[in-house]
Amino acid sequence: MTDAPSPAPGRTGLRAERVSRTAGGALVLDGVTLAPRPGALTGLLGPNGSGKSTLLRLLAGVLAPETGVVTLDGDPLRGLPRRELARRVAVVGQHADTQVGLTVADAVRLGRLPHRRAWSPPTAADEEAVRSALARTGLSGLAHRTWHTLSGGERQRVQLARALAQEPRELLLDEPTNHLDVRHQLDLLALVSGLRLTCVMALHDLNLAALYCDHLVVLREGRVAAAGPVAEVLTERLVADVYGVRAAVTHPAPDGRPHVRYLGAPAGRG
Ligand SMILES: Nc1ncnc2c1ncn2[C@@H]1O[C@H](COP(=O)(O)OP(=O)(O)OP(=O)(O)O)[C@@H](O)[C@H]1O
Repeated sequence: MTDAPSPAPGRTGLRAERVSRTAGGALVLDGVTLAPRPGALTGLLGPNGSGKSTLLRLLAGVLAPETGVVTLDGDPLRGLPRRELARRVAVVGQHADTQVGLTVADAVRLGRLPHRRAWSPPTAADEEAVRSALARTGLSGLAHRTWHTLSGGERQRVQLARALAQEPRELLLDEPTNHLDVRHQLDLLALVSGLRLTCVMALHDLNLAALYCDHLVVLREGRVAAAGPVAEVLTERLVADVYGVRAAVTHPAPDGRPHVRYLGAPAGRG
């Protein structure tokens, strides 16, 4: 939650510049620019359907923008070899992938694939990355369990462990606290915010975003409604305008970060 270091020259990281994308014949992202600060945690907020997942998929190179460009250190993603992209950018999705027959340790080992040479066995460095990822996500005790025996929250943590084992510089997370109990939500967000990676995380909980993110980008109907430091973005006006919800935003001690109390009654739009 401290200020991130300045990027090394030429290492601008991942950026989306004026990207647009249609889905099902409708424009779902409309000229969005997102330049996450290297080493910091950027929270991506916005109502259901505002385009958060679509933007994350563009940043991950899973979808291509129809106009605009996504770049990694200045190079357009579409020109980068998949393997190079996979070494740099890890994704924790909203829905855990099906990894039915695998143990937890094997599922986390998948994160090492972009680093391994074809047909060669895992190196000591690979195994250390897996061990460390399991430990940091509190999964060491479940390493030999099979995927299909895990709870939803445990699966979500395996997803994060796989992403950490990948040792990326950029980490994209789509509602990673889904399925997690409150303790595990806090643990996950503390872990992610302490990684010092460039993280972009879609999140619905405004108070958790306020506690853990360095910057916020708020989408509304496929456009950026607000972007900047948390305290500047998360205001009563913003909550009313973007979500149509009346709220009181205070800045309690000890850290003065915004706290949103929903007042329930829908606000009039406009
Ligand atoms: N394949 C598709 N076909 C039609 N519409 C789509 C498709 N994919 C996404 N959309 C639409 O694009 C819009 C943006 O979707 P997206 O999943 O990016 O939103 P989101 O902000 O992540 O939403 P949520 O908070 O509900 O997860 C939504 O209206 C969605 O219905």
